[in-house]
Amino acid sequence: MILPDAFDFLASPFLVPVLCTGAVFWMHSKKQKPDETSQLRQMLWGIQFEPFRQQQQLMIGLLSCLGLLLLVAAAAVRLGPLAGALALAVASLGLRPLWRLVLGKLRRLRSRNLLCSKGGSADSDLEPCEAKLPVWIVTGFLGSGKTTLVNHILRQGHRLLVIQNETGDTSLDAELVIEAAGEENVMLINGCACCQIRRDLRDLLCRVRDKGMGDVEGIVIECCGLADPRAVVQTFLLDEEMKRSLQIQEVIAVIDAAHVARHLLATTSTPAARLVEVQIAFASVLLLNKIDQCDDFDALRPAIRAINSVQILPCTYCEVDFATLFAGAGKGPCTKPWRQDGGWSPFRALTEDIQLRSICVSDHEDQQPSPEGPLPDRPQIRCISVRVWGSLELDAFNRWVLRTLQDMDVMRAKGVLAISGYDAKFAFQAVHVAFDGTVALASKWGKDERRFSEVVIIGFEVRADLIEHGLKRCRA
Ligand SMILES: Nc1nc2c(ncn2[C@@H]2O[C@H](COP(=O)(O)OP(=O)(O)OP(=O)(O)O)[C@@H](O)[C@H]2O)c(=O)[nH]1
Repeated sequence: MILPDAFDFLASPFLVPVLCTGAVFWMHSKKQKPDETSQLRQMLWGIQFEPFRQQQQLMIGLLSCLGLLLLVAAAAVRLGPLAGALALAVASLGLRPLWRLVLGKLRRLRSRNLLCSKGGSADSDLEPCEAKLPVWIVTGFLGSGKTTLVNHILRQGHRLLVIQNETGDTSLDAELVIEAAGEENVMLINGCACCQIRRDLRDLLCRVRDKGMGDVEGIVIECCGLADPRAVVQTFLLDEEMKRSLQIQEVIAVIDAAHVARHLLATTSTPAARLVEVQIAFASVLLLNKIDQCDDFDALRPAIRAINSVQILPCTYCEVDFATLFAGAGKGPCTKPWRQDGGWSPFRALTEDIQLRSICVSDHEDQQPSPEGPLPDRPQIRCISVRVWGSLELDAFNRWVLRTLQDMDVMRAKGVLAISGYDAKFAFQAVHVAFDGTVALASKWGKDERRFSEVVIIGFEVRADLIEHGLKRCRA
Protein backbone atom coordinates (compact mmCIF):
# COMPACT_ATOMS: atom_id res chain seq x y z
CA MET A 1 0.00 0.00 0.00
CA ILE A 2 1.55 3.18 -1.18
CA LEU A 3 -0.43 5.59 1.00
CA PRO A 4 0.36 4.11 4.46
CA ASP A 5 3.97 3.67 3.30
CA ALA A 6 4.06 7.34 2.46
CA PHE A 7 2.65 8.24 5.89
CA ASP A 8 5.13 5.91 7.48
CA PHE A 9 7.88 7.59 5.53
CA LEU A 10 6.69 11.08 6.44
CA ALA A 11 6.84 10.10 10.11
CA SER A 12 10.32 8.63 9.66
CA PRO A 13 13.17 10.11 11.69
CA PHE A 14 14.90 11.16 8.45
CA LEU A 15 12.43 13.89 7.89
CA VAL A 16 13.23 15.69 11.13
CA PRO A 17 16.85 16.57 10.37
CA VAL A 18 15.94 17.40 6.80
CA LEU A 19 13.23 19.83 7.85
CA CYS A 20 15.39 21.32 10.60
CA THR A 21 18.41 21.87 8.40
CA GLY A 22 16.20 23.20 5.63
CA ALA A 23 14.59 25.65 8.06
CA VAL A 24 17.96 26.78 9.43
CA PHE A 25 19.26 27.20 5.94
CA TRP A 26 16.23 29.22 4.96
CA MET A 27 16.66 31.39 8.05
CA HIS A 28 20.29 31.85 7.20
CA SER A 29 19.52 33.02 3.68
CA LYS A 30 17.10 35.57 5.16
CA LYS A 31 19.70 36.62 7.69
CA GLN A 32 22.28 37.45 5.00
CA LYS A 33 20.32 40.52 4.03
CA PRO A 34 19.07 42.12 7.26
CA ASP A 35 15.67 43.61 6.56
CA GLU A 36 13.73 46.27 8.43
CA THR A 37 11.96 43.68 10.58
CA SER A 38 15.18 42.17 11.90
CA GLN A 39 16.59 45.62 12.56
CA LEU A 40 13.44 46.50 14.49
CA ARG A 41 13.71 43.22 16.37
CA GLN A 42 17.26 44.11 17.31
CA MET A 43 16.16 47.51 18.56
CA LEU A 44 13.25 46.09 20.58
CA TRP A 45 15.07 43.18 22.14
CA GLY A 46 18.44 44.85 22.32
CA ILE A 47 20.01 41.64 21.07
CA GLN A 48 22.68 41.73 18.43
CA PHE A 49 21.86 39.09 15.84
CA GLU A 50 25.29 37.87 14.91
CA PRO A 51 25.68 36.54 11.39
CA PHE A 52 26.56 32.87 11.15
CA ARG A 53 30.25 32.16 11.07
CA GLN A 54 31.93 30.42 8.17
CA GLN A 55 32.16 27.09 9.99
CA GLN A 56 28.51 27.27 11.05
CA GLN A 57 27.45 27.99 7.51
CA LEU A 58 29.50 25.05 6.30
CA MET A 59 27.95 22.79 8.93
CA ILE A 60 24.46 23.86 7.95
CA GLY A 61 25.22 23.27 4.28
CA LEU A 62 26.71 19.81 4.93
CA LEU A 63 23.81 18.79 7.19
CA SER A 64 21.32 19.91 4.60
CA CYS A 65 23.06 17.89 1.87
CA LEU A 66 23.25 14.85 4.13
CA GLY A 67 19.60 15.20 5.11
CA LEU A 68 18.43 15.41 1.51
CA LEU A 69 20.53 12.38 0.53
CA LEU A 70 19.10 10.38 3.43
CA LEU A 71 15.66 11.39 2.31
CA VAL A 72 16.33 10.05 -1.17
CA ALA A 73 17.75 6.81 0.27
CA ALA A 74 14.72 6.39 2.54
CA ALA A 75 12.34 6.95 -0.35
CA ALA A 76 14.18 4.38 -2.48
CA VAL A 77 14.26 1.74 0.27
CA ARG A 78 10.72 2.20 1.52
CA LEU A 79 8.78 3.20 -1.57
CA GLY A 80 10.82 1.65 -4.36
CA PRO A 81 13.30 2.85 -6.98
CA LEU A 82 10.72 4.99 -8.81
CA ALA A 83 9.96 7.01 -5.69
CA GLY A 84 13.73 7.18 -5.02
CA ALA A 85 14.35 8.60 -8.48
CA LEU A 86 11.51 11.09 -8.01
CA ALA A 87 12.87 12.15 -4.63
CA LEU A 88 16.38 12.47 -6.13
CA ALA A 89 15.02 14.73 -8.87
CA VAL A 90 13.30 16.95 -6.30
CA ALA A 91 16.29 16.89 -3.95
CA SER A 92 18.74 17.74 -6.73
CA LEU A 93 16.91 21.06 -7.12
CA GLY A 94 17.86 21.83 -3.53
CA LEU A 95 21.22 20.08 -3.64
CA ARG A 96 22.71 22.22 -6.44
CA PRO A 97 22.71 25.55 -4.60
CA LEU A 98 23.60 23.76 -1.38
CA TRP A 99 26.53 22.04 -2.99
CA ARG A 100 27.73 25.30 -4.52
CA LEU A 101 27.50 26.93 -1.11
CA VAL A 102 29.45 24.11 0.55
CA LEU A 103 32.18 24.21 -2.11
CA GLY A 104 32.42 28.00 -1.84
CA LYS A 105 32.69 27.84 1.95
CA LEU A 106 35.28 25.05 1.77
CA ARG A 107 37.40 27.11 -0.63
CA ARG A 108 37.14 30.17 1.58
CA LEU A 109 37.96 28.18 4.68
CA ARG A 110 40.99 26.76 2.89
CA SER A 111 42.33 30.18 2.01
CA ARG A 112 41.64 31.42 5.55
CA ASN A 113 43.32 28.34 6.97
CA LEU A 114 46.41 29.09 4.91
CA LEU A 115 46.60 32.33 6.81
CA CYS A 116 45.91 30.71 10.18
CA SER A 117 48.28 27.81 9.53
CA LYS A 118 51.02 30.33 9.01
CA GLY A 119 50.52 31.55 12.52
CA GLY A 120 48.27 34.53 11.87
CA SER A 121 46.26 34.11 15.03
CA ALA A 122 49.30 33.24 17.10
CA ASP A 123 50.82 36.60 16.42
CA SER A 124 50.05 39.09 19.11
CA ASP A 125 50.35 41.91 16.60
CA LEU A 126 47.68 40.54 14.35
CA GLU A 127 44.06 40.03 15.12
CA PRO A 128 42.44 36.61 14.67
CA CYS A 129 42.11 35.86 11.00
CA GLU A 130 38.62 34.39 11.12
CA ALA A 131 36.03 36.13 8.96
CA LYS A 132 38.64 38.43 7.45
CA LEU A 133 39.31 38.43 3.77
CA PRO A 134 43.01 37.87 3.02
CA VAL A 135 44.87 40.53 1.07
CA TRP A 136 48.06 39.99 -0.92
CA ILE A 137 50.06 43.08 -1.75
CA VAL A 138 52.36 42.71 -4.75
CA THR A 139 55.13 45.26 -4.96
CA GLY A 140 58.30 45.62 -7.03
CA PHE A 141 60.07 48.08 -9.28
CA LEU A 142 58.98 48.96 -12.82
CA GLY A 143 58.84 45.95 -15.11
CA SER A 144 59.95 43.46 -12.44
CA GLY A 145 57.06 41.07 -13.20
CA LYS A 146 54.18 42.06 -10.90
CA THR A 147 51.47 41.66 -13.55
CA THR A 148 53.06 38.37 -14.60
CA LEU A 149 52.78 37.17 -10.99
CA VAL A 150 49.16 38.31 -10.63
CA ASN A 151 48.30 36.42 -13.81
CA HIS A 152 50.09 33.34 -12.48
CA ILE A 153 48.13 33.51 -9.23
CA LEU A 154 44.84 33.90 -11.07
CA ARG A 155 45.55 30.90 -13.27
CA GLN A 156 45.55 28.71 -10.16
CA GLY A 157 41.76 28.94 -10.35
CA HIS A 158 41.13 30.97 -7.22
CA ARG A 159 38.51 33.69 -7.29
CA LEU A 160 40.36 36.83 -6.38
CA LEU A 161 39.59 40.48 -6.73
CA VAL A 162 42.53 42.26 -8.37
CA ILE A 163 43.18 45.92 -7.72
CA GLN A 164 45.83 47.51 -9.91
CA ASN A 165 47.52 50.80 -9.34
CA GLU A 166 48.72 51.97 -12.74
CA THR A 167 51.37 54.46 -13.73
CA GLY A 168 50.12 56.48 -16.68
CA ASP A 169 46.89 56.04 -18.58
CA THR A 170 47.40 52.77 -20.43
CA SER A 171 45.10 49.96 -19.44
CA LEU A 172 47.55 47.31 -20.63
CA ASP A 173 48.00 45.66 -17.23
CA ALA A 174 44.25 45.49 -16.82
CA GLU A 175 43.88 44.00 -20.33
CA LEU A 176 46.44 41.32 -19.48
CA VAL A 177 44.93 40.46 -16.11
CA ILE A 178 41.33 40.56 -17.34
CA GLU A 179 42.17 37.63 -19.62
CA ALA A 180 42.75 35.51 -16.52
CA ALA A 181 40.39 37.06 -13.99
CA GLY A 182 37.34 38.25 -15.90
CA GLU A 183 36.42 41.92 -16.27
CA GLU A 184 34.26 42.18 -13.17
CA ASN A 185 37.16 41.12 -10.96
CA VAL A 186 39.70 43.74 -12.00
CA MET A 187 39.71 47.28 -10.68
CA LEU A 188 42.04 50.14 -11.38
CA ILE A 189 43.39 53.01 -9.38
CA ASN A 190 45.37 55.57 -11.29
CA GLY A 191 48.15 57.73 -9.97
CA CYS A 192 51.23 57.02 -7.96
CA ALA A 193 51.39 59.49 -5.08
CA CYS A 194 50.91 57.31 -2.04
CA CYS A 195 48.51 59.56 -0.10
CA GLN A 196 46.24 59.63 -3.11
CA ILE A 197 46.45 55.83 -3.41
CA ARG A 198 45.56 55.45 0.23
CA ARG A 199 42.38 57.47 -0.07
CA ASP A 200 41.36 55.94 -3.39
CA LEU A 201 42.14 52.41 -2.25
CA ARG A 202 40.13 52.86 0.91
CA ASP A 203 37.15 54.24 -1.02
CA LEU A 204 37.39 51.41 -3.52
CA LEU A 205 37.58 48.72 -0.82
CA CYS A 206 34.61 50.24 1.01
CA ARG A 207 32.58 50.22 -2.21
CA VAL A 208 33.52 46.59 -2.88
CA ARG A 209 32.68 45.56 0.67
CA ASP A 210 29.32 47.35 0.61
CA LYS A 211 28.45 45.74 -2.71
CA GLY A 212 29.26 42.34 -1.25
CA MET A 213 32.26 40.20 -2.08
CA GLY A 214 30.29 37.30 -3.53
CA ASP A 215 32.45 34.19 -3.43
CA VAL A 216 35.71 36.15 -3.74
CA GLU A 217 38.43 34.36 -1.75
CA GLY A 218 40.80 37.25 -1.35
CA ILE A 219 42.11 40.50 -2.75
CA VAL A 220 45.35 41.00 -4.68
CA ILE A 221 46.67 44.54 -4.86
CA GLU A 222 49.28 45.18 -7.53
CA CYS A 223 51.13 48.35 -6.60
CA CYS A 224 52.53 50.60 -9.26
CA GLY A 225 56.25 50.12 -9.83
CA LEU A 226 57.04 53.54 -8.39
CA ALA A 227 54.89 53.26 -5.27
CA ASP A 228 56.07 52.87 -1.71
CA PRO A 229 54.37 49.70 -0.38
CA ARG A 230 54.21 51.15 3.12
CA ALA A 231 51.50 53.55 1.98
CA VAL A 232 49.36 50.64 0.83
CA VAL A 233 50.01 48.68 4.03
CA GLN A 234 48.95 51.71 6.06
CA THR A 235 45.58 51.75 4.30
CA PHE A 236 44.73 48.50 6.05
CA LEU A 237 46.00 49.49 9.45
CA LEU A 238 44.79 53.03 9.88
CA ASP A 239 41.18 52.34 9.19
CA GLU A 240 39.12 50.47 11.80
CA GLU A 241 36.58 49.27 9.25
CA MET A 242 39.34 47.87 7.03
CA LYS A 243 41.00 46.18 9.98
CA ARG A 244 37.78 44.41 10.87
CA SER A 245 37.11 42.93 7.45
CA LEU A 246 40.49 42.59 5.70
CA GLN A 247 43.86 41.22 6.70
CA ILE A 248 47.22 41.48 5.01
CA GLN A 249 48.31 37.98 4.13
CA GLU A 250 51.61 38.67 2.42
CA VAL A 251 53.57 41.55 1.02
CA ILE A 252 55.29 40.02 -2.00
CA ALA A 253 58.17 41.91 -3.58
CA VAL A 254 59.06 40.92 -7.13
CA ILE A 255 62.72 41.68 -7.87
CA ASP A 256 63.97 41.96 -11.43
CA ALA A 257 67.17 39.87 -11.37
CA ALA A 258 68.16 41.22 -14.77
CA HIS A 259 68.16 44.88 -13.74
CA VAL A 260 68.19 45.15 -9.95
CA ALA A 261 71.99 45.26 -9.75
CA ARG A 262 72.02 48.76 -11.23
CA HIS A 263 70.04 49.94 -8.19
CA LEU A 264 71.36 47.76 -5.38
CA LEU A 265 75.02 47.80 -6.36
CA ALA A 266 75.14 51.43 -7.49
CA THR A 267 77.75 53.60 -5.78
CA THR A 268 75.46 56.63 -5.47
CA SER A 269 72.03 56.49 -3.89
CA THR A 270 69.31 57.54 -6.30
CA PRO A 271 65.57 57.89 -5.53
CA ALA A 272 64.99 54.78 -7.65
CA ALA A 273 67.56 52.80 -5.66
CA ARG A 274 66.01 53.93 -2.37
CA LEU A 275 62.59 52.89 -3.59
CA VAL A 276 63.83 49.44 -4.62
CA GLU A 277 65.34 49.07 -1.13
CA VAL A 278 62.06 50.02 0.55
CA GLN A 279 60.12 47.60 -1.65
CA ILE A 280 62.50 44.79 -0.69
CA ALA A 281 62.68 45.75 2.98
CA PHE A 282 58.92 45.81 3.37
CA ALA A 283 58.21 42.38 1.91
CA SER A 284 57.33 39.14 3.63
CA VAL A 285 58.14 37.13 0.49
CA LEU A 286 60.87 37.95 -2.04
CA LEU A 287 60.61 36.63 -5.60
CA LEU A 288 63.86 36.95 -7.54
CA ASN A 289 62.32 36.93 -11.00
CA LYS A 290 63.82 36.83 -14.52
CA ILE A 291 66.69 34.57 -13.55
CA ASP A 292 66.72 33.47 -17.21
CA GLN A 293 68.07 36.94 -18.01
CA CYS A 294 70.69 36.98 -15.24
CA ASP A 295 73.99 35.11 -15.52
CA ASP A 296 74.73 34.91 -11.81
CA PHE A 297 71.69 35.60 -9.69
CA ASP A 298 73.38 34.11 -6.61
CA ALA A 299 75.68 37.13 -6.62
CA LEU A 300 72.62 39.29 -5.88
CA ARG A 301 71.65 37.39 -2.74
CA PRO A 302 74.04 39.13 -0.27
CA ALA A 303 72.86 42.60 -1.36
CA ILE A 304 69.21 41.52 -0.98
CA ARG A 305 69.81 39.75 2.33
CA ALA A 306 71.46 42.86 3.71
CA ILE A 307 68.08 44.59 3.33
CA ASN A 308 65.71 41.75 4.23
CA SER A 309 66.53 38.27 5.50
CA VAL A 310 63.34 36.50 4.44
CA GLN A 311 63.48 33.59 2.06
CA ILE A 312 64.37 34.45 -1.55
CA LEU A 313 62.49 32.43 -4.18
CA PRO A 314 64.31 32.50 -7.54
CA CYS A 315 61.99 32.11 -10.54
CA THR A 316 61.28 32.79 -14.19
CA TYR A 317 58.01 34.45 -15.22
CA CYS A 318 57.10 34.34 -11.52
CA GLU A 319 56.38 30.65 -11.78
CA VAL A 320 56.68 29.73 -8.16
CA ASP A 321 54.64 26.99 -6.67
CA PHE A 322 51.43 28.59 -5.46
CA ALA A 323 51.53 26.49 -2.28
CA THR A 324 55.11 27.62 -1.60
CA LEU A 325 54.17 31.20 -2.07
CA PHE A 326 50.96 31.15 -0.12
CA ALA A 327 51.27 28.34 2.39
CA GLY A 328 54.56 26.47 2.17
CA ALA A 329 56.46 29.20 3.97
CA GLY A 330 55.54 27.28 7.11
CA LYS A 331 58.09 24.61 6.20
CA GLY A 332 61.43 24.97 7.90
CA PRO A 333 62.23 27.91 10.14
CA CYS A 334 59.70 30.68 10.36
CA THR A 335 60.14 32.93 7.38
CA LYS A 336 57.59 35.57 8.21
CA PRO A 337 59.45 38.70 9.24
CA TRP A 338 56.59 39.72 11.47
CA ARG A 339 56.84 36.42 13.28
CA GLN A 340 60.41 37.07 14.37
CA ASP A 341 61.22 38.96 17.53
CA GLY A 342 62.19 42.48 16.70
CA GLY A 343 61.57 41.76 13.02
CA TRP A 344 59.42 43.65 10.64
CA SER A 345 55.72 43.76 11.22
CA PRO A 346 53.00 45.35 9.12
CA PHE A 347 52.45 47.67 12.06
CA ARG A 348 55.87 49.19 11.57
CA ALA A 349 54.40 50.90 8.52
CA LEU A 350 52.52 53.09 10.97
CA THR A 351 55.51 54.13 13.00
CA GLU A 352 58.11 54.38 10.27
CA ASP A 353 58.52 57.79 8.88
CA ILE A 354 57.83 57.55 5.18
CA GLN A 355 60.48 59.86 3.81
CA LEU A 356 60.29 58.47 0.37
CA ARG A 357 56.69 59.32 -0.47
CA SER A 358 57.04 58.08 -4.00
CA ILE A 359 59.33 58.94 -6.79
CA CYS A 360 58.12 62.13 -8.33
CA VAL A 361 56.54 61.30 -11.64
CA SER A 362 55.41 64.05 -13.94
CA ASP A 363 53.42 63.79 -17.14
CA HIS A 364 54.61 67.16 -18.38
CA GLU A 365 58.11 68.31 -18.93
CA ASP A 366 57.49 71.77 -17.58
CA GLN A 367 55.89 70.50 -14.35
CA GLN A 368 57.65 71.50 -11.14
CA PRO A 369 58.76 68.71 -8.85
CA SER A 370 56.30 68.14 -6.02
CA PRO A 371 57.38 68.79 -2.41
CA GLU A 372 57.31 65.01 -1.89
CA GLY A 373 59.49 64.31 -4.89
CA PRO A 374 63.22 64.30 -5.34
CA LEU A 375 65.35 67.32 -4.74
CA PRO A 376 65.42 69.71 -7.72
CA ASP A 377 69.07 68.98 -8.47
CA ARG A 378 68.36 65.27 -8.83
CA PRO A 379 67.36 63.84 -12.19
CA GLN A 380 63.64 63.39 -12.30
CA ILE A 381 61.85 60.28 -13.52
CA ARG A 382 59.23 61.22 -16.07
CA CYS A 383 56.21 59.21 -17.02
CA ILE A 384 54.96 60.20 -20.45
CA SER A 385 51.66 58.92 -21.70
CA VAL A 386 50.85 59.58 -25.36
CA ARG A 387 47.78 58.64 -27.38
CA VAL A 388 47.58 58.85 -31.15
CA TRP A 389 44.41 58.18 -33.12
CA GLY A 390 44.25 55.77 -36.04
CA SER A 391 46.17 52.55 -36.74
CA LEU A 392 49.93 52.04 -36.82
CA GLU A 393 52.04 50.10 -39.24
CA LEU A 394 53.52 47.15 -37.29
CA ASP A 395 57.05 47.10 -38.71
CA ALA A 396 57.41 50.87 -38.51
CA PHE A 397 56.33 50.80 -34.86
CA ASN A 398 58.76 47.99 -33.93
CA ARG A 399 61.66 49.86 -35.55
CA TRP A 400 60.69 53.10 -33.84
CA VAL A 401 60.33 51.56 -30.38
CA LEU A 402 63.74 49.84 -30.53
CA ARG A 403 65.39 53.14 -31.49
CA THR A 404 63.52 55.06 -28.78
CA LEU A 405 64.44 52.59 -26.02
CA GLN A 406 68.12 53.20 -26.71
CA ASP A 407 68.05 56.91 -27.47
CA MET A 408 65.98 57.95 -24.46
CA ASP A 409 67.45 55.57 -21.86
CA VAL A 410 63.97 54.24 -21.11
CA MET A 411 63.31 52.38 -17.82
CA ARG A 412 59.93 51.00 -18.76
CA ALA A 413 57.68 51.19 -21.79
CA LYS A 414 54.35 49.58 -22.49
CA GLY A 415 51.18 50.22 -24.40
CA VAL A 416 48.08 49.09 -26.20
CA LEU A 417 48.16 49.50 -29.97
CA ALA A 418 45.84 49.55 -32.96
CA ILE A 419 47.68 47.83 -35.82
CA SER A 420 46.59 48.28 -39.37
CA GLY A 421 44.97 45.18 -40.88
CA TYR A 422 44.16 43.50 -37.51
CA ASP A 423 40.95 43.46 -35.46
CA ALA A 424 42.78 42.42 -32.30
CA LYS A 425 44.32 44.97 -29.97
CA PHE A 426 48.09 44.65 -29.74
CA ALA A 427 50.39 45.12 -26.77
CA PHE A 428 54.06 45.85 -26.42
CA GLN A 429 56.33 45.74 -23.39
CA ALA A 430 59.90 46.76 -22.70
CA VAL A 431 62.06 46.99 -19.60
CA HIS A 432 65.13 49.14 -20.27
CA VAL A 433 66.31 47.93 -23.68
CA ALA A 434 64.77 44.46 -23.31
CA PHE A 435 61.92 44.69 -25.84
CA ASP A 436 59.43 41.85 -25.56
CA GLY A 437 57.92 42.31 -29.01
CA THR A 438 54.45 43.28 -30.16
CA VAL A 439 51.75 40.69 -29.50
CA ALA A 440 48.03 40.40 -30.23
CA LEU A 441 45.71 40.46 -27.20
CA ALA A 442 42.48 38.54 -26.83
CA SER A 443 40.38 41.71 -26.87
CA LYS A 444 39.33 43.22 -30.18
CA TRP A 445 38.44 46.68 -31.41
CA GLY A 446 34.69 47.19 -31.67
CA LYS A 447 33.16 47.79 -35.11
CA ASP A 448 32.34 51.43 -34.39
CA GLU A 449 35.15 51.97 -31.92
CA ARG A 450 37.61 54.73 -32.80
CA ARG A 451 41.05 53.10 -32.94
CA PHE A 452 44.00 54.57 -31.10
CA SER A 453 47.42 53.60 -29.78
CA GLU A 454 48.49 54.57 -26.32
CA VAL A 455 51.99 54.20 -24.95
CA VAL A 456 53.45 54.90 -21.54
CA ILE A 457 57.17 55.52 -21.37
CA ILE A 458 59.03 56.01 -18.10
CA GLY A 459 62.60 57.24 -17.80
CA PHE A 460 64.86 60.14 -16.96
CA GLU A 461 65.22 61.60 -20.43
CA VAL A 462 61.91 60.84 -22.10
CA ARG A 463 60.32 63.64 -24.11
CA ALA A 464 56.60 63.72 -24.91
CA ASP A 465 56.98 65.77 -28.09
CA LEU A 466 59.47 63.35 -29.62
CA ILE A 467 57.37 60.32 -28.65
CA GLU A 468 54.23 61.82 -30.13
CA HIS A 469 56.06 62.79 -33.31
CA GLY A 470 57.61 59.30 -33.62
CA LEU A 471 54.32 57.53 -33.07
CA LYS A 472 52.51 59.70 -35.61
CA ARG A 473 55.12 58.78 -38.19
CA CYS A 474 54.33 55.09 -37.62
CA ARG A 475 50.71 55.62 -38.67
CA ALA A 476 49.57 53.58 -41.64
N1 LIG B 1 62.64 37.04 -19.83
C1 LIG B 1 61.75 37.22 -18.87
N2 LIG B 1 60.81 38.15 -19.01
C2 LIG B 1 59.90 38.30 -18.01
C3 LIG B 1 59.92 37.50 -16.85
N3 LIG B 1 58.90 37.89 -16.05
C4 LIG B 1 58.26 38.89 -16.69
N4 LIG B 1 58.85 39.14 -17.87
C5 LIG B 1 58.49 40.15 -18.88
O1 LIG B 1 58.81 41.41 -18.34
C6 LIG B 1 57.90 42.39 -18.81
C7 LIG B 1 57.31 43.13 -17.62
O2 LIG B 1 56.52 42.25 -16.89
P1 LIG B 1 55.26 42.78 -16.04
O3 LIG B 1 54.70 41.60 -15.34
O4 LIG B 1 54.35 43.56 -16.89
O5 LIG B 1 56.01 43.76 -15.04
P2 LIG B 1 55.35 44.76 -13.99
O6 LIG B 1 56.17 44.71 -12.77
O7 LIG B 1 53.89 44.46 -13.84
O8 LIG B 1 55.54 46.13 -14.75
P3 LIG B 1 54.97 47.57 -14.27
O9 LIG B 1 53.55 47.36 -13.83
O10 LIG B 1 55.07 48.42 -15.48
O11 LIG B 1 55.83 48.04 -13.18
C8 LIG B 1 56.85 41.66 -19.61
O12 LIG B 1 57.19 41.79 -20.97
C9 LIG B 1 57.00 40.21 -19.16
O13 LIG B 1 56.65 39.29 -20.15
C10 LIG B 1 60.94 36.51 -16.73
O14 LIG B 1 61.06 35.78 -15.75
N5 LIG B 1 61.83 36.42 -17.77
